[in-house]
Amino acid sequence: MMESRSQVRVNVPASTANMGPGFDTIGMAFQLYSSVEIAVAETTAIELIGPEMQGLPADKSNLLYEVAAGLFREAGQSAPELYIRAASDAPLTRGLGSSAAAIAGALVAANHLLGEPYTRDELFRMGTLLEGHPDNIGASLFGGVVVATMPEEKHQAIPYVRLDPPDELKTLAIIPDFPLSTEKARNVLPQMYSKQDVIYNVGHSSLLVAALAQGRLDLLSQAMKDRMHQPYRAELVPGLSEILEGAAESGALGATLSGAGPTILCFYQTEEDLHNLSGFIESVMSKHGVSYRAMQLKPDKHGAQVVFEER
Ligand SMILES: Nc1ncnc2c1ncn2[C@@H]1O[C@H](COP(=O)(O)OP(=O)(O)OP(=O)(O)O)[C@@H](O)[C@H]1O
Ligand SMILES: N[C@@H](CCO)C(=O)O
Repeated sequence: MMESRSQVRVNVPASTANMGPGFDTIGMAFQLYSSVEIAVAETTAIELIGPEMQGLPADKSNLLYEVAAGLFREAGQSAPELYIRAASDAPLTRGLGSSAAAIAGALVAANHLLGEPYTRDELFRMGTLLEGHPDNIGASLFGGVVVATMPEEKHQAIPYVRLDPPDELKTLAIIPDFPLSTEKARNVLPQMYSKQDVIYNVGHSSLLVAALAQGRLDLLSQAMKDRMHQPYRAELVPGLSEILEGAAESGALGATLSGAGPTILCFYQTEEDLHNLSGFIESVMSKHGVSYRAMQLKPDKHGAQVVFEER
């Protein structure tokens, strides 16, 4: 059995990325969690709990092991044998940042076992290099809304600003019953964009950040419009175009594809809006024959948290 030199458990929030125009730049964390428990052991063993984790490898090719062992090596130690136990309330490959949550959780847990040699900002840089973009990783590590971009050089810190999301912002997540890998959803994007589309997205993304910072929920519907990825990803997500076009009329403050999809988010304020939106979503999705589940989500403001440790 495992040698219990030390162990730690970390809870990590799921997240959305882009929020429309802020492609690879804006992330927001939700009160929907995955957990990872890691202990140094004599032999590596990986326990994956619950239906969301089915099909993931339970050996050293598991993302959690690779990331945690990588941090040990980065800290100058040999790759350890690890006992890992992982569970997730958030679905995988649905656009709710599961890979970023896994990376963030493994980094925070391994860093804790190592005696905290790295700051959260340093873990953010490492996680971003692993994930390729900082949006979901930032939200999972810090909670709230994180606006970030890639640094010029790999060794540089990730430039970011964290905002508290407006308290009144509620989210209806429509999670289709099919997976869509980020890789597939990135492959449909064009290599080049027109000047008009670039100006359009810079304007909307800037407006969105300012609106979130000042709690201007009245601006979200306009500010969340995008020409960079959603129009191209619509072919992969039945119903997306209609929901983006019609959600505001049914009470949404704004609507967006979550990350690389296929989850679609509608932001709202009142129970009446939720009721109207739910009916609208059901009519669109049933027209397309897409089965889905709907979840009401609240923003997480804390990010990845160590919830248990034993030394
Ligand atoms: N807890 C976990 N343990 C190991 N691997 C995981 C875990 N969570 C996610 N992954 C890996 O990440 C993959 C999903 O990543 P992907 O980027 O395609 O989707 P996502 O992160 O859920 O969505 P998005 O990036 O669009 O928000 C899974 O197929 C799996 O390989
Ligand atoms: N910003 C990323 C999020 C998915 O990891 C994308 O939309 O492709």
